[in-house]
Amino acid sequence: MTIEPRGDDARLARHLAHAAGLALLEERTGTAEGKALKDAGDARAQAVLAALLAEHRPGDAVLSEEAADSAARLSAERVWIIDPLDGTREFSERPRTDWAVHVAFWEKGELASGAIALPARDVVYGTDEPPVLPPRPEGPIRLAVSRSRPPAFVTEVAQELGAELVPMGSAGVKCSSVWTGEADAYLHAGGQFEWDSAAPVAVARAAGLHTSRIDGSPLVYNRADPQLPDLLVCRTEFAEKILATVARHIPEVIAR
Ligand SMILES: Nc1ncnc2c1ncn2[C@@H]1O[C@H](COP(=O)(O)O)[C@@H](OP(=O)(O)O)[C@H]1O
Ligand SMILES: [Mg+2]
Repeated sequence: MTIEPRGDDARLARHLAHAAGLALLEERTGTAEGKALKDAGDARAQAVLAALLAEHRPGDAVLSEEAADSAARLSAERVWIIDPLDGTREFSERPRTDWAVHVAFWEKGELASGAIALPARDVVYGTDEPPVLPPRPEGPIRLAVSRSRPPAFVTEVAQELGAELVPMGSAGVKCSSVWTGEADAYLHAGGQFEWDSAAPVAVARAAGLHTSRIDGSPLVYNRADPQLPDLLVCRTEFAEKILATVARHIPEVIAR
């Protein structure tokens, strides 16, 4: 793929996510296990993304899970927000496929574009070609939730909604499950960072999904403190109902 040095940031996001994903697939064919494999994956994907950003967008700032933060991004107009390997735990559990590479591009206050690769599923989703939502089958709401640490409040909200929980790893994979139609919503609280949701939220918005904090307020990126502890991504027809149910639990979420 030829990438112009300036211009199409959305295409570049796709290219970067794809390239880091290929490197991760190769890394996973080695003999490393457990923490060694997680660390090798984090480092390898970070190196690929950092090198490509330095080559194609040398003037842009970067916020990455795997690199030191710099205050320079707070006054920058162009910032890449990247999670080189989201779902690190699942990446280390061969042959699981629920792990992702997140590449978001933020410009002048807003997420402008982004892409997420699911390398073990051989797919890249991006704002350049937004996913098309499939029709929804009849049945209860299906809530995507962390498989390893589902927040207690999500389980309680699911009971009130009469919803089914669909456990899986990676924030990006959970968001993608909403636009592929495997789930209707991804609800999370209790801790996360901007890189966990920036690229998936950019793609979710492009696909026409609802995206917000769990109190309904906007998700804001490139803040001084990169913690962004909760979010709701869902089909728009469920947003009001889910937010109203969540609202009854927000005092206990804040207390935890
Ligand atoms: N309570 C919490 N605090 C900080 N990060 C959290 C978190 N819960 C989930 N995350 C992060 O969100 C991503 C998805 O988690 P999960 O698969 O459990 O839903 C993971 O990113 P990484 O794999 O990049 O570390 C994980 O670290
Ligand atoms: Mg992450």
